[in-house]
Amino acid sequence: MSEQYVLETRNLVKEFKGFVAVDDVNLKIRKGHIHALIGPNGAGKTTVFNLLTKFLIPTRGQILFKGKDITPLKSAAIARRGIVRSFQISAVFPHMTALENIRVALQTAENNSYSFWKSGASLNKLNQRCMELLDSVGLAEFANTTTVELAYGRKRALELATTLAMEPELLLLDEPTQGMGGEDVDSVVELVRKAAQGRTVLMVEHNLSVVSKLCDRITVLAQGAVLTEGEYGEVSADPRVREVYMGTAKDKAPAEQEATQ
Ligand SMILES: Nc1ncnc2c1ncn2[C@@H]1O[C@H](COP(=O)(O)OP(=O)(O)OP(=O)(O)O)[C@@H](O)[C@H]1O
Repeated sequence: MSEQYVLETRNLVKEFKGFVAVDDVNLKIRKGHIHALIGPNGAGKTTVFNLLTKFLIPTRGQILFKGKDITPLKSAAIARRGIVRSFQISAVFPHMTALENIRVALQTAENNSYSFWKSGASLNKLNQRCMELLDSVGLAEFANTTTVELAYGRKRALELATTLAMEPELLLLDEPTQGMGGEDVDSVVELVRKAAQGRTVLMVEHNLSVVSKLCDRITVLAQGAVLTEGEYGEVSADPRVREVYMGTAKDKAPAEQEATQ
């Protein structure tokens, strides 16, 4: 096992009543990389994410984090080890302010009750860290805004900040630009780039322009199995990749997406 891989899966399989949703998947995610998992609808991307975070139990195979077998661990233990997932699953409370949401996330990360922060000095420290996290996602001026009043893109930035409060070593991003248009997509690209500093990111993303801008390495899934892996240029030029993307509305083939951007 090489130290250069933060995460590896070995012959990972997930079957649902005999239907093979994830078929012998071997992933190798290099430390410090932004790695994309792409593929047409139903390829198995979400199922792989659910296996990695143990929302689902693998039928067979192994998951290794920094060389250690984490296959038997439960979700909470995996998060404590440093694998944290954001987006798609809303991690924010709509009727709290942005700052309060971050505070809850920090307290959860500390696995502690309010008592930990009870003294004046530690409360100040907590508030300072909240503001740093808000600032890191461009939300400092919205600290006292109720979350429900934030625009969609800002809610997602807040979600990312609550995830960063957990200090992930491996950040799993589930379709970070889903449901967004032009400007919001550009700001998410910048946010992810910033959030990726000093850590490793694995992301499922349908927008291939985003993938081309952000990702060091791409794994293409089709029908549950790895079709190919490589840098964006190699993968997007692969006729097999173009073929699996054909005929799906949501996932235009890489060349088509480029042409429309
Ligand atoms: N709980 C389940 N029970 C039965 N089949 C499932 C279950 N979850 C997923 N599947 C099937 O597994 C396959 C892979 O689904 P998955 O959601 O992982 O694909 P995906 O690549 O994330 O697709 P999308 O891009 O549309 O989100 C699909 O055929 C899906 O119907």
